[in-house]
Amino acid sequence: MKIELKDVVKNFGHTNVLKSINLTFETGHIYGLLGRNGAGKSTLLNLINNRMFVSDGTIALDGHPIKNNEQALNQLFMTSEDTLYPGDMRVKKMWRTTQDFYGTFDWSFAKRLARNFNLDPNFKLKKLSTGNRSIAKLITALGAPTKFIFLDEPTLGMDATNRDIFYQALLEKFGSGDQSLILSTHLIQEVEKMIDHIFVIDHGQLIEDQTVETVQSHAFAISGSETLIKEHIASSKIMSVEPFGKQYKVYVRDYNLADLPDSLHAEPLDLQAYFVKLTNRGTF
Ligand SMILES: Nc1ncnc2c1ncn2[C@@H]1O[C@H](COP(=O)(O)OP(=O)(O)OP(=O)(O)O)[C@@H](O)[C@H]1O
Repeated sequence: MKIELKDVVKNFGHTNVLKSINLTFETGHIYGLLGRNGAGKSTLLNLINNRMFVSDGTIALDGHPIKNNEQALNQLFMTSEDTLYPGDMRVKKMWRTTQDFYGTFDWSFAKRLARNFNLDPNFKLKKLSTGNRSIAKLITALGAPTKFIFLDEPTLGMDATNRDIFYQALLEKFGSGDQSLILSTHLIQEVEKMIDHIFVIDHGQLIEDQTVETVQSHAFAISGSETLIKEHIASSKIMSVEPFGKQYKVYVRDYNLADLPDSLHAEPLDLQAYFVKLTNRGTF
């Protein structure tokens, strides 16, 4: 099963927020949707989940447009900071409502997770702390039977221990099988080992669509003299430049390490460093 976005544009009045986005989500993956504040990530997720409508372009599940398509929407579950549930609703009622809407719900997984998080499902949402409300919504999402689960900044207010429990639960749920998780987060270091593919949105444009493995094996900090760097590193591969003592350090992407001359030194970049350099370009 796959979700395909073709030339998706979103404008709010005269402001263009998403510019011709083309991407595909397939089942069986954990995707990271990354981007700086205001880049357009939530807007993209809201469009896919029928919470907003595109200004142009199409979003389809296995070729069938998603807009107001109940069958397609039954395969998508999204949770975000916006609470669509009333404050008076108890956590277990939220699970029951999910079951009523989607047909089934993984009660045993949800109950086990609630115990791990020390969350009482009898509590009303409005009585929960910010972190525990995030946890309640997450458990609801992870219990949903849909093929695609979208989590927009899911760890809001959650402490480090609870985030750890959450990441373990994600691995258990999505480590195998044919569900897909689309995780929009700023905590890149924490999810780096979990996600297998990244999409990076920058100022409303998709600027990266790669497996994490490909990104990591082709992103480096290369240091050496300005002359040697200019001679050996194509400017199209350079994301950012920093003076480094009397030398220069350039951050490169899509670089084949076999092309590196002995006179230059390369260190691999982790995903967060890569993201920061990619979205905060320097000049050379
Ligand atoms: N309903 C709306 N009306 C007008 N502008 C909006 C609306 N929703 C979002 N925007 C604008 O669209 C842009 C993208 O916002 P969006 O929330 O999608 O970014 P984001 O990548 O999720 O950011 P963050 O990481 O800070 O949550 C922002 O400039 C925002 O102000």
